[in-house]
Amino acid sequence: MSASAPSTRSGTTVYADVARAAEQVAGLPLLADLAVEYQRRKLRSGVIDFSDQVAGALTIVRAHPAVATDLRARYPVVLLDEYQDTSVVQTELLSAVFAGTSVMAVGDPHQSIYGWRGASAGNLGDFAAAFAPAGGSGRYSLATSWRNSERILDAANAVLEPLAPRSPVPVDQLRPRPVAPGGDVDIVFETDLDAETERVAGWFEEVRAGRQRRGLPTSAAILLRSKKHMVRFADALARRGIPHRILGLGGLLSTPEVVDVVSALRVISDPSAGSALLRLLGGPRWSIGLRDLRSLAELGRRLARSDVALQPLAAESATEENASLIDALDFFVRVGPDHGWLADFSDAGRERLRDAAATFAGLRRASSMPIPELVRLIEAELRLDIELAANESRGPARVASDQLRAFVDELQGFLATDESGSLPSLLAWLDHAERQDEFAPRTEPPEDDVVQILTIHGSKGLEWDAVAVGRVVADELPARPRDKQGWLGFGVLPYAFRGDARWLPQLGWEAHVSPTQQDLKAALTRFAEDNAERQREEERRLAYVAVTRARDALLLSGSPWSGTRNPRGPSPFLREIAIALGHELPDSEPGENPYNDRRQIMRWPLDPLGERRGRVEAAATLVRGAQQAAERDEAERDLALLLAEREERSAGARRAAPTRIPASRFKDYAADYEAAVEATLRPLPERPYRETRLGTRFHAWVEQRSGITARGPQPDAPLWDVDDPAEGPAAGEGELSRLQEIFLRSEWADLQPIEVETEIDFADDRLLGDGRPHVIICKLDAVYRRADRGGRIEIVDWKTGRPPRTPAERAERMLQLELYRRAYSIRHGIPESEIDVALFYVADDLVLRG
Ligand SMILES: Nc1ncnc2c1ncn2[C@@H]1O[C@H](COP(=O)(O)OP(=O)(O)OP(=O)(O)O)[C@@H](O)[C@H]1O
Repeated sequence: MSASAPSTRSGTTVYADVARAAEQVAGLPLLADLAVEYQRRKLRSGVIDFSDQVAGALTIVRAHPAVATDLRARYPVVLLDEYQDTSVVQTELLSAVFAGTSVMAVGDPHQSIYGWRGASAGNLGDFAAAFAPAGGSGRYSLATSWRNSERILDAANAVLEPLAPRSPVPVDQLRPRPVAPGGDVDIVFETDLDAETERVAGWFEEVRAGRQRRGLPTSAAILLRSKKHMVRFADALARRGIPHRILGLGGLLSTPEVVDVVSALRVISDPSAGSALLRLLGGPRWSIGLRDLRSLAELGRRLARSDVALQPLAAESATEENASLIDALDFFVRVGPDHGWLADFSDAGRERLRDAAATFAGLRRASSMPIPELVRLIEAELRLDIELAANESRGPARVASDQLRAFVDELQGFLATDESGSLPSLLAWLDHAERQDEFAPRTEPPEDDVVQILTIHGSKGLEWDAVAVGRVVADELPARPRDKQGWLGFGVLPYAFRGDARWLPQLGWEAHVSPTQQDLKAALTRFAEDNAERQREEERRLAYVAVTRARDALLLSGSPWSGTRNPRGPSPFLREIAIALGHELPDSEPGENPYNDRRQIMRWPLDPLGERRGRVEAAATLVRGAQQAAERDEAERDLALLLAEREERSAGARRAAPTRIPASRFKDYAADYEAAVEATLRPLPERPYRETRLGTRFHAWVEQRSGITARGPQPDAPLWDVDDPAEGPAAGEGELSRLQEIFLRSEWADLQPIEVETEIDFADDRLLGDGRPHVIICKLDAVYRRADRGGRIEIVDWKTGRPPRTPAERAERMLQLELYRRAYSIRHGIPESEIDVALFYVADDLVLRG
């Protein structure tokens, strides 16, 4: 294709639009050369990207018919799901292999939400031609919704209506299943984002309570068009103590504690990560003020102008470009506090910066640790664990630490697939994921009584009992069309070269279509409008996907003020649904921007306690009083142990068993001390995703059933500690319900525990005989007071793995329970002889008693 440049003859005025378009297209030859070079480089380095995989497979299948023959023999019947999301080249590959065999494609053109990256619902209309070229294909309609209650379907159909005439294949309106429940659809439009998130959290509280009264658990989700406000919704749930989880790295990476951890990782790994360092220095841990930060920057410049002996560098090699805040901070550990170059700092600032410098130096020494361990160390050093446990506005400790735990799970997922597992590769992946992750469908199953927070794109194919779709406001859902230029944007492949060209907007740029500049200008305007319309339709389909995720209860929420300069009115989708359901239309009159005033009273660095200061200080006074009253001996001993552990950690070396040992690991140290220490120093590759594990899900279910909240984790408990990492396969729904059935037949089914998932630690100097004091961490699954046994205490541990096979194994497992017995006895002053212990191997319906 060639586009001749507009005439530059004097006397001819080139329309601005036309000139701009020509300028963009003029870059294409250069970009084409770059693409060829990119291809060459990939070949030379022996790497391929995702599109190469599909294109390469197609090349192979076409060149070697035996490959297709083999695949057809192996898969005589094929089902292609989510067919509206396949790209043209994927369809070509699939039809090259399977055309003419038994193939069924299932898809819904109204759920096509990946058009912007080449997926094409148009494929649906061409299915028969691609897979049954000789004829003999049929079409079936799936118009009964077995998922949604009636009102929800009404809402879905209202959003869908304008799309129906333009569908590439005819689709019937969704019908409710026979005897479908009515269901609930609520619409709220609040004054601002804070009120909106509060209202959404309140709605979940009500829905959950209502269902609980009927004996039903509630799977739930908040779906958002973008990840921007996820944390605000999460915070509102936390304030009410509602368990929740942000799915996907994109959202997690904006959670404050995760940002802190990632900033620390950057500071450790990259000497130029000055802005990450600034965040941490200006944050609650060190609260360095502006003046001292300025002095730090000046110190960095001074160091850049000096050699290692702090003598001025020759003028030509002295460059301030390399000035680094991190080098400046390191200077604090190199020199004494009285060094002349530190004279500009305030006394308090100098002290805190020395502390920060020592902390980061320690972390850097520890940077060769496995990354999850390093994260744990950072969490302790920044005192995030304590903050999360103590900050009442984040909800109970357990809920508050959820996001950090979910983040560590994501890291484990990456580390399981990355060969090097190095810090720089992890950070590069995080940068990439932050941009990409928003759109990938999530694989986590819905969890009972947890509100998952995710993007609408991520919700594809999933369903929950209760769903709130947040931010249903103009310019958010639907998002404003991002790109009206189409292939006239810089670096975009002209549509004519794309496989899906015939379903994309056409630009009549050729001379025979648009002979005059006037014609071309009109064509450009039409093209821009077509591109915008295409995106608006996709937003509508996105809204449809969101609404149809709800089984029973649906809430649509919005508010005009969320920090933008101009208010945003209710989304057209919100209005259409309100009209269809006979709801009152939300009041679209925005009040005053409530965030205007708040902007003026910000001071930096922020008071980390903010509005909570009074309450926290009062609580601190109470704690201090209680500490003084407590037995001095004990307090001091615990403190000494913790300090000893901290010292060891910062020395970066651990030759002996750690001070704190989980009861479940105690047997390893008792059996082979050296080997267990060695294993701590060189941990094996990590276990797979935590949340999908059967054991975790079963424990959560039992806990939820008991109706009492767990007392863990303690502030300093490791976030991802599991009782028995080698235990349990990945969770399938079937396996989980089998375990639940067995539990419901067990002697504990009808008993009410007095404690669940509780952590008790006790200290002992002689347990391991290594001459060192140890704290044993005991995580008790459940404690009962057995009325049927004369009121004796019984501690039970639920096991989802296999039971012990040999007497030695049995003794090992019982040792853990002996430690629990001891812990409980010390904590509650009940003699050990009055406490029973039991292991329940649920899958085998086997009870072992100690
Ligand atoms: N014939 C049926 N009888 C009862 N329940 C059914 C039936 N078919 C499907 N369901 C239930 O209806 C719900 C939706 O089914 P499914 O997820 O297969 O739909 P889908 O068409 O893939 O949905 P979507 O594409 O919107 O994600 C599920 O809970 C499923 O168990």
